[in-house]
Amino acid sequence: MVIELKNVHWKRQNKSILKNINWAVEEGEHWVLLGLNGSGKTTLLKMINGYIWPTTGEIRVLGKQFGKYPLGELRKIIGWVSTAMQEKLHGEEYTENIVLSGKFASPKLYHDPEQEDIDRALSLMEEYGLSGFIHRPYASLSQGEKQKVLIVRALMASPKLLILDEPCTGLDVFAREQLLETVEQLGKQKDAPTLIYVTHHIEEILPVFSKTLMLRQGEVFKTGRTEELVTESQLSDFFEAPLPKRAFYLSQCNHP
Ligand SMILES: Nc1ncnc2c1ncn2[C@@H]1O[C@H](COP(=O)(O)OP(=O)(O)OP(=O)(O)O)[C@@H](O)[C@H]1O
Repeated sequence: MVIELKNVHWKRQNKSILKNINWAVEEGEHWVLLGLNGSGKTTLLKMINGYIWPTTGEIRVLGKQFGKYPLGELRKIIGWVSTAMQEKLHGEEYTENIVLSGKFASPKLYHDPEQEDIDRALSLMEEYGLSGFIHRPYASLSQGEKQKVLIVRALMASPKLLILDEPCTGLDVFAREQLLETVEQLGKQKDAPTLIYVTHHIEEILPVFSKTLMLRQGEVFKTGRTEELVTESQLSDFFEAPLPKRAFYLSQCNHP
């Protein structure tokens, strides 16, 4: 089991932010975490990464029960890619150094890397079409290119679980398609980490995400197979509004 949450609640200021969350992610699955703004997605991710603890309930990630295993060790095998991370990195660093820094979970390279790490970074950059950015300062890349670098950077640590937290935010339609292609390429690989793709855009749900968790107002609305949940009627129930035809059409392009 990669993620196991049992009856998880999280309360702040007398308000229940997460309510009775039950979620099981098995090895070999890739999931979408779908929810509107304020539904509790970030709170759930923070919990999975051990930055906050359930008020009640149990949580195990990668087989480790929280409270019985050093969180620092656990975080080393969990990748978390978000646009917020871009601000923490040193933009003047060369792109290949940003990728290399992923091995050490640091915002820049603080010491000389081993040759095998350099080789791995360059080979990952080549595999994901980033070789053209070698010796380019990270800050000079476009938003979409930066996001792609962040995904490859996360792979440097060989994570077992990789969270892609709204990675297409701020991307134009072409950059978004390119980034989604990268995600699809990664998800299809045999030794890929378990992917959790967080979004509120249904048209970003790629075929590689066979499972979906729908989170609404801090509660699990439904979990299950994506093809059964990403339907017009389920989505309208979930959003409590008829789905705009265009959004549904686009989502069906991925799940014909
Ligand atoms: N520390 C806190 N104290 C009080 N309320 C909080 C706290 N953290 C989050 N919340 C509230 O919990 C709700 C869920 O927030 P969260 O950031 O998890 O939502 P989200 O689904 O990630 O939203 P978005 O898509 O907009 O990022 C929000 O109403 C938020 O204001």
